[in-house]
Amino acid sequence: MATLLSQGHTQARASWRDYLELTKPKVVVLMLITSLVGMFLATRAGVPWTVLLFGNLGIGLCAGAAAAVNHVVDRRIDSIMARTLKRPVVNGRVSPVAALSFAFVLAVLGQALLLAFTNELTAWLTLASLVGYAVLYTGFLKRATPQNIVIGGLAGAAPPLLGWVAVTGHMSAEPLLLVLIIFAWTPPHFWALAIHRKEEYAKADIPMLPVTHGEHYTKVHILLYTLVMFAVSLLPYVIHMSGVLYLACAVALGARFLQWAWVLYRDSKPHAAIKTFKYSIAYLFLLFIALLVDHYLMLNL
Ligand code: HEM
Ligand SMILES: CC(C)=CCC/C(C)=C/CC/C(C)=C/COP(=O)(O)OP(=O)(O)O
Repeated sequence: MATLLSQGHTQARASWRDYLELTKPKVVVLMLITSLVGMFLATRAGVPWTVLLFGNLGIGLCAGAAAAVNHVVDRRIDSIMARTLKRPVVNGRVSPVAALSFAFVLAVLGQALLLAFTNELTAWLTLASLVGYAVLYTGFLKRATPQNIVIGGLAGAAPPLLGWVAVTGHMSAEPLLLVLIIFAWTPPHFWALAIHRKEEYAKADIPMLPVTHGEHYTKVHILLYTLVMFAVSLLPYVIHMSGVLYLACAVALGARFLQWAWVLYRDSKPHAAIKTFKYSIAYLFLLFIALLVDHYLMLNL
């Protein structure tokens, strides 16, 4: 039934909420916070308001476009998993053609804004992230290998670099460090959820790590990636990009993440997997806020 509906049998008229859902708005908002911080950290002077507004809008529209393509390409898988069963393309409220047209409009608008208000490098890097997530991860990696999210994670980790380059016009070590933090954060973020939803991924025949290698193996890797993430998160202080306030926050937030990864590994609390996943989101948000606050404190010292 779900497949029938997704092939164009519209169940009810789509509302703007269905189109908003296609863009994975909560994920994109957190990405925009990281790109915003990338922008602010790129300069000691103020960020031009045009770059702040239209740069982030451009990045957000392109990320939303990639998410909408994901909804179309994954509609069969999404119809099998309880978590994604009610998505607008699965339940037929938005047809695949309408969703793809929507994605196309968002991507063109986003690229136009980036070209008009930032620079060519930002537009190219954002396009590469869009293709990386919508085509490489969604079209191939997700179904091909349990390392899917490690490789595909690069696209989602890009926003701080996009923000930085939007301001400066060139790449440098500092934003790549921010990308590296998110890159190392992605496996614990996602595999914790994948443990919680293991049966659903198995039912949909998606080779996520807990399905192919078991829960224990996944928990060991969550712990290892969290350790790497913890170490990488200290580097902004080590290279004098951030100060003591950031260091204190990175240590405290990272220690808590390690604690969750340990609890998950030892299975010592109920619902540890979903709680670790939820904490991962709070962690990334707070870490980037710490980077920002620290940046302005250092400037005013
Ligand atoms: C390849 C990389 C990534 C994968 C595979 C992934 C996977 C997921 C999945 C499957 C969910 C859905 C959870 C649910 O609906 O219950 C989710 C939620 C979320 N992800 Fe990620 N994620 C990735 C990267 C990122 C990045 C880079 C960010 C932000 C910088 C992010 C932020 C979020 C947020 C905020 C949520 C919660 C959304 C909500 O509550 O609706 N994710 N992630
Ligand atoms: C231009 C730019 C910055 C692009 C980034 C695009 C983007 C929105 C990446 C999101 C990462 C994410 C939520 C992956 C989960 O996909 P999934 O298919 O495994 O999860 P699902 O089952 O919830 O659909």
